[in-house]
Amino acid sequence: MIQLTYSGDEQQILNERKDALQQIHANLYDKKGEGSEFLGWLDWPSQLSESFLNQINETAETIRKQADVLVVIGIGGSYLGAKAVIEALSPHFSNNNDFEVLFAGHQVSGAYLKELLAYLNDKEVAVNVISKSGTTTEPAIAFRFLQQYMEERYGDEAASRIYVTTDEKKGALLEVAKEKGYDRFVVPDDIGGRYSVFTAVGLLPIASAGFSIDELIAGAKEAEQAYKSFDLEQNPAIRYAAIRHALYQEGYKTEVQATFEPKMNYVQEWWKQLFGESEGKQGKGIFPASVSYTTDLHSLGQYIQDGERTLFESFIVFDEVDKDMTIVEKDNDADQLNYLAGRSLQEFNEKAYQGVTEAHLAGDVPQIGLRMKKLDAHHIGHLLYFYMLACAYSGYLLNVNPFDQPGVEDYKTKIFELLGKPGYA
Ligand SMILES: O=P(O)(O)OC[C@H]1O[C@](O)(CO)[C@@H](O)[C@@H]1O
Repeated sequence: MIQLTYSGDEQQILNERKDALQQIHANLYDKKGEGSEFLGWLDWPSQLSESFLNQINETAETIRKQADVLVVIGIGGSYLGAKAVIEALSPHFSNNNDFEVLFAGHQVSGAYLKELLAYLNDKEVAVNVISKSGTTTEPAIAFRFLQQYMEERYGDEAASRIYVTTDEKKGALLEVAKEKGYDRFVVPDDIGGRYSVFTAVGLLPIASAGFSIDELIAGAKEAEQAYKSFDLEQNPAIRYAAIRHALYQEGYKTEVQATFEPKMNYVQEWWKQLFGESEGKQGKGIFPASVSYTTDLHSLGQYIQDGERTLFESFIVFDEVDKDMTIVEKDNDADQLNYLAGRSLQEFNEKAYQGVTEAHLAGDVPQIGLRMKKLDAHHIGHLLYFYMLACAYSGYLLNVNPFDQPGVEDYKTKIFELLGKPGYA
């Protein structure tokens, strides 16, 4: 369960929005309202069958047997969920012989691809190419290179090392997969990219990395059940959405999500896409930004404390850490740290959290806290579902459709025109 704290008058915020929130709640669970054709994620964790999870786990096992490296090709929602969970659960420093999940197709850097292909040369490789539409340019370009690499290296065997996750019925990637006979996984029609982490999009790479998708889904399911009811005081997903909305209306237009745990940095990136693509439309929306503390206290900290007053902060903190260190006493206190002797680094970060929130609040940066027990697969599953649900409430409070992304097409059209793609004058 997530414990939410807020520095302002939460009761008033909830009272003022009670009717609107109740309507959103009814629309969501009756699957009505704008964008309701993309609500498949809402009860997805509890609908997931054991046989589907087994299928993913078995494929992941095959991949781990046939390869040392899985290259996951995708962009936006087709890579951020997997990247977020894998980074959150992986050790900071891997052993040379650990199975690796690497990513491609999330930009178009020649240096990145060239160095990736060179890196793969002395390793056994499998590829999972992920695109819901099956037509996104960046991953399609990366796959063209990776496919050629795999075919040159493995010949006919390449087909058994390439896994495709895409729409069931349409898209260029589907046609390629059918033609080559690649193993296929489906992105459900009613689940958009940024809400897809609990589908094969996220689960196959996460299971291949060696993490328990059963625990991840158990956490998501727990959140699905816990945050279903319209009990305003007890529902942190609704409360978080309501507080953000109130702050936005007061002129706080940027949310800075903060964490003291560097393993959470890609959860922050995932969160930015989720909220940015869901809310940023029709001239509206909170800009989602992120900081990693205490690192960024020494860079962006000055601005947050003292710059333009349009920011609010939301922290993700954990009660427990699985690895910690205690600062030792030294006879010679030359570095003047003996006052910290006997204290753990987790204790330091707890005090840092308290100190930073007090200082920033005094600098007129409203503070939201989201506290969880610990960082593991179960709690990450819970947290990601929490954010997806909160995002739906938040988008509807702004009167936008939280499930489309019409604005993303504009840059694509411009690029296609410049590159002379057929059909683009
Ligand atoms: O899975 P696809 O269709 O390749 O899309 C990737 C990403 O691109 C976007 O459509 C934006 O262009 C995101 O919404 C999506 O997550």
